[in-house]
Amino acid sequence: MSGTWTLPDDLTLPKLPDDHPGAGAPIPSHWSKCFGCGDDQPAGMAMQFTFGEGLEITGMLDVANRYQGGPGFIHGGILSTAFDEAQGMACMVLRRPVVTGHLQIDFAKPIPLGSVLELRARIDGTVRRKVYTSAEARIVEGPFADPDVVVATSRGLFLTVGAQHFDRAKDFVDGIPRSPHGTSSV
Ligand SMILES: CCCCC/C=C\C/C=C\C/C=C\C/C=C\CCCC(=O)SCCNC(=O)CCNC(=O)[C@H](O)C(C)(C)COP(=O)(O)OP(=O)(O)OC[C@H]1O[C@@H](n2cnc3c(N)ncnc32)[C@H](O)[C@@H]1OP(=O)(O)O
Repeated sequence: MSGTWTLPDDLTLPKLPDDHPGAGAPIPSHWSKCFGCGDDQPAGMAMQFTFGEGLEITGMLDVANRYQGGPGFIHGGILSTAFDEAQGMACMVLRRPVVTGHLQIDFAKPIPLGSVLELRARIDGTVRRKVYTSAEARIVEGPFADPDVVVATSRGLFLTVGAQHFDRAKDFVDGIPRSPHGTSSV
């Protein structure tokens, strides 16, 4: 990582829940309409997640043609979304909703379309409502596949929130059909 990121001294590590299903168990989508992981989101990324050892989780992303930025390569915003989703999913063990407060990505290597990306993400520790997370991505299938090469890294601060955080937008989950830009219901 080349970015600046300092973990606080008073971090505590959360305890795994007693009923944690163990490494390899699938992690359900946190919301069916989520762009990152929802199965009721046709335009979404359909990322799949499994629990790992301890506080780590693994996410998989197929780099589809529609995720293109520069010719033949993934768009940086899509990769950022994948990290956001993976690091958010790593917070699942807290059993409380979280939202992203801050996310920073290092794009270390170009990632071609057709890659299968593996993202490993974890909680590094918590301070009050703040959840410090990190993740790395590797290409595990596709033209540039090499499981020993980290192609991008991410650090992120998530905040636990109450259900009321989402209540304000609950009427908009299917968009606003009369959006002046005609896009919000898609
Ligand atoms: C997508 C929704 C997920 C819904 C899930 C529901 C249940 C599922 C359960 C678990 C989740 C599982 C998976 C999630 C998967 C994917 C996640 C995608 C997540 C997203 O994609 S989500 C969209 C983008 N996200 C937002 O839309 C947030 C907009 N934003 C706000 O809503 C507020 O901004 C908020 C709530 C972040 C904070 O507001 P607030 O009023 O609650 O807290 P406050 O400001 O008092 O800060 C308290 C302490 O955090 C420090 N702090 C705050 N922000 C900081 C920053 N940026 N940098 C450094 N420190 C920061 C302060 O310095 C203070 O620190 P200290 O305690 O030391 O004083």
